[in-house]
Amino acid sequence: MQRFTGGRPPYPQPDRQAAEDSARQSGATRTTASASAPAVEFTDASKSYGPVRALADLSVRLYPGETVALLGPNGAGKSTALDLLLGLRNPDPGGSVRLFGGTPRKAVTEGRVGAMLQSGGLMEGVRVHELVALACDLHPRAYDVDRVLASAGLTEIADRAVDRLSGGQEQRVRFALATAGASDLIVLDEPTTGMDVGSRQAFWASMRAEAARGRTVLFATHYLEEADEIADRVLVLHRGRLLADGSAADIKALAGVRRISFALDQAGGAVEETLRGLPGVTELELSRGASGGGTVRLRSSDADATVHAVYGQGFYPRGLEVTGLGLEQAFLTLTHRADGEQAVAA
Ligand SMILES: Nc1ncnc2c1ncn2[C@@H]1O[C@H](COP(=O)(O)OP(=O)(O)OP(=O)(O)O)[C@@H](O)[C@H]1O
Repeated sequence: MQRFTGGRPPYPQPDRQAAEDSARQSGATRTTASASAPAVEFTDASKSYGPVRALADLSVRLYPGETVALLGPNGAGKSTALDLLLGLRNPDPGGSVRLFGGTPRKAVTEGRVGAMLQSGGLMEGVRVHELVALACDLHPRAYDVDRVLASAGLTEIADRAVDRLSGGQEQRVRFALATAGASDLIVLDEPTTGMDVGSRQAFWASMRAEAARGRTVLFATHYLEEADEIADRVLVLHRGRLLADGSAADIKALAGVRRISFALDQAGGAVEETLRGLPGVTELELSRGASGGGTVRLRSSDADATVHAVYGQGFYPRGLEVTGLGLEQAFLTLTHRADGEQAVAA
C-alpha cells in the first residue's frame, strides 16, 4: 500500500489505510466494499524498463463496486500499472498481479475485463457499428450492439467510417469497445481526453451505473476534478510508488494545508514580516489597499495555531476565512513534498 523510502510516512495515513493495514496484519477481512474478494490485487508489483523503475513494490487491492481514480504526474507509472493489470506486461520477479483470484490473461480471456486505453488507432476502413459489432461478437458476455452504441452516444454516427471521427468521437468508440459486454472490471486510461462537456457527463453517468451494478471501475486521469467528483477512492502514484490511497477527502486531509484569508487595517513591511513568522505559515501574499489596510492570503500547515497567533500578535483580522485545499492543490502539495523528501534523502 502506501510505501515511503526511509520508513515512517511523514504525515498521518487515512483511516482507510490504517484499517486495511491492521486488517492485513490480523488476517481479518475488510469491512464495507472489502467484505467481498478483491477484483484486483497487486502484491509487491514492480516493473523496470532497463534502468528505469517505472513501478516500485505496488501493493493494493480493489473491490467490486469501487470507482477508483489513479492519479500521478507524467511518468508516475499509471500506464505501466494498467499494462500489468491487463496482462500486457509482466511484473518483475517477486511481485504479482491477480484479477478475480487468477491471472490477468485468464480474466481477459473470460471477458471479465473491459479496457479503454490511450494508445492505438482504431481499425481503418470499417464503420462505427461494424467495429462495435465485432467487439460484441468477440465478448463472451456481450451486450446488444444497439445498446452499446446508444450508451456510448454513437447511434447517430453509427454509419460513419472510424477514420473520419473527431478526437472526442474516437474516444466514445473506444468507450463502446470497452463496454461491449458485461465485464466485471472496467479499466480506463485518461478516458475523457478530447470529449466535450456533454459527452463527459454522459460517459461518467454510464460508468456510475456500471459501478452500481457491482463492477469495479479503475481510471487513470489528469483531470483532478473528475477524480474528486467521480471516484470513491483515489490512488496517487508518484515516481512509481503509491503515495496515497483514500477518498478524495482523505487525500485533501493528508496534504494538511489550509488556506486562510482576512483583511487588516494596517499593511506595512513589518506586518508582512510578522505574519510570515507565524506558526504554520508556508506561503503569504499581502495586497495593500489605498486606505493603508491590506488583504492577507496565506497557506498554513497548522491553521489553528496560525489563527491564534494572528490574534496573539494584536492583529484584528476582519472577514476571516479558513478553507481546505481542492484535490488539485492537495495533489500538488503531496507530490512536491515527496519530491522535496527525495531531494533531501539524495
Ligand atoms: N516501454 C518503455 N521503455 C522504457 N521506459 C518506459 C517505457 N514505458 C514507460 N517508461 C518509463 O516508465 C516511467 C513510467 O511511465 P508510465 O507511462 O507508466 O507513466 P504514466 O504515469 O502513465 O505517465 P503519463 O501521465 O505521462 O501517461 C516513465 O519514466 C517512462 O519514461
